[in-house]
Amino acid sequence: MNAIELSGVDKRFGAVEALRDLTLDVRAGELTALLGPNGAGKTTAISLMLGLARPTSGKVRVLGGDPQAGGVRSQIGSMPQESAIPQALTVREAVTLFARLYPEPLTVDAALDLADLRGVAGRRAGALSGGQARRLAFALAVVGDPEVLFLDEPTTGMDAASRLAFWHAAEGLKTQGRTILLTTHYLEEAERTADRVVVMNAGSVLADGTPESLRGRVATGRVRFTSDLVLTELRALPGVESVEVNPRGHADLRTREPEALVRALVQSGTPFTELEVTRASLEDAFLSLTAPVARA
Ligand SMILES: Nc1ncnc2c1ncn2[C@@H]1O[C@H](COP(=O)(O)OP(=O)(O)OP(=O)(O)O)[C@@H](O)[C@H]1O
Repeated sequence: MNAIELSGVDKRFGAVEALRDLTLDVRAGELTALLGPNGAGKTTAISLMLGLARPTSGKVRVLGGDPQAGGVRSQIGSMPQESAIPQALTVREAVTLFARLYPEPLTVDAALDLADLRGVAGRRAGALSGGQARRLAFALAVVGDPEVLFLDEPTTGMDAASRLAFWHAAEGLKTQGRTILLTTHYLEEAERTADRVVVMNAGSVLADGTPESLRGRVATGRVRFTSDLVLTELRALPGVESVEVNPRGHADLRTREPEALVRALVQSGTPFTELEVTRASLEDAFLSLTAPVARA
């Protein structure tokens, strides 16, 4: 079942075409990461899903309805990139205020705990550190106990411990069956947490799949070692896509089959040293997917 459906969506701002024929489904109960370079259209797409703006053309459905309808809005929580929290309110007052906007909210203490904010509940929003302010934005997003949660670059400004606590909380919400749509520029976070990754560029979807399947679309491994093998011998190893070799015999090979390559190397009996095998990351896949279009 899909929690969110965008079909054939265009969004123009004057001469700027922020979204072009964007078709995108977000499955219920999954954590989907929406990735893309700056200006790809991620925030614009989310603002349509939140009902904050209307598409120029095309259809946007959230939980089967119009995101601007009250019944749908009460089931949505959002952590925007920049939230306009009244600076004079304390953390507890802000969370209490947001809880009143929802029909069946969590208790204020439960939301403070999820965002690890108990220790600063009495502090004014204006006096929070950058990372604490992000955590307050998270508490405001979850206090309504929403079915669908939008997290726009949630961990920007958080320190390592806050990030860890944040992902623990987000995974807990997913385990409860919530749908989470996330944008991030930290690709290792998406790789670790997302069930599905959607890569956008220039207003449309460029690639869509599990982190594993996207990694599989680029040469999936790098094998480095030092030996007496010459270029033609290195190229003949299994699955080799590119070879760089320096005068001291240190070879750097990209291959789709790193295991088969290492096996063949060992079986050949050629002495080698300094063996190093690394897998392509989601970041490698992302850069390879977005680079040609970004340069166009
Ligand atoms: N209100 C607006 N008026 C004019 N242009 C806009 C407006 N909002 C967004 N745009 C343009 O639409 C395009 C998509 O912007 P958007 O903010 O959705 O990208 P993004 O993928 O979220 O980028 P980032 O990673 O930098 O947050 C950009 O070219 C941006 O300048």
